[in-house]
Amino acid sequence: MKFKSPPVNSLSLDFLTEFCISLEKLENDRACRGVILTSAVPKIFSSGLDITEMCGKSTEHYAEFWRAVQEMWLRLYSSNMVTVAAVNGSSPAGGCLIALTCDYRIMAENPKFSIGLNEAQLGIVAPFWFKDTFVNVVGHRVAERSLQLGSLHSAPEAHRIGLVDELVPEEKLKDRATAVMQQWLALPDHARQLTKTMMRKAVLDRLVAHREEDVQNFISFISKESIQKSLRMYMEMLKKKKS
Ligand SMILES: CCCC/C=C\CC(=O)SCCNC(=O)CCNC(=O)[C@H](O)C(C)(C)COP(=O)(O)OP(=O)(O)OC[C@H]1O[C@@H](n2cnc3c(N)ncnc32)[C@H](O)[C@@H]1OP(=O)(O)O
Repeated sequence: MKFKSPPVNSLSLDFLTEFCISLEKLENDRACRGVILTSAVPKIFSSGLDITEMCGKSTEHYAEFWRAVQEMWLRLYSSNMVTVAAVNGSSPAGGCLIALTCDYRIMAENPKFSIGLNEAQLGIVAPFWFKDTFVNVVGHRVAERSLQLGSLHSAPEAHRIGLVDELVPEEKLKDRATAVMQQWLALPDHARQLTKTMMRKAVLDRLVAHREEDVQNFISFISKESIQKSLRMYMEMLKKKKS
């Protein structure tokens, strides 16, 4: 599956809705046992949640948007398919979450590409299920330091801390992702799927049990004037950086 929403594959409500529909179709297709996620936009895997969806909108919009973010994560994290992220560009915040949610991550070894949960840099806080997913990949200590600092890690650093499983030259990313997929698909589906469920169930159950509370937390947090101001300033900073 190739993300193609220029300029930066930001995760808008439309993007998330289409992503979930595509995943559901693949999940229901018995002939499909695995999916490789990558980007058709040069140098960017995904720039994370679309900040404009979280700025100056109604409470109803925030609720709908956040449910779509939850739905994307629940579907991908619990997928019966083998999921491989072929990270061919930068991948901050929500983009990093997508990669973390897959079974295996391969990143192009370009030191200019960065990945991480940088929410703290925007003055916002990654919710518990982002944190849980991160901890499950890199361990508690690395996740705590990286989350508190809102670190964006260069590709080599992301590999060193275990955020990505391997680095390959960009031109070899597709072939390597295909080889990894073949390796994972060589196992009997039922054994792999049950093992995946066993490893991920507690974290998935936690969001399912607190889903509505999590939506309300998001709305009350994002609606604060101080948070809205931080997000507006961040967007301005992105625009200024260009000129
Ligand atoms: C309680 C809340 C919990 C929330 C949990 C998760 C939060 C998130 O995911 S928030 C999103 C965090 N994302 C980022 O911090 C990344 C921001 N973007 C960048 O750093 C750069 O844009 C990037 C490195 C991805 C690409 O750099 P460039 O190739 O140089 O592109 P530009 O910076 O010029 O961007 C082009 C264009 O896109 C707009 N943009 C970028 N990112 C986003 C985004 N996440 N949402 C909305 N819009 C985004 C950027 O402003 C530019 O717009 P124009 O100036 O109008 O062209």
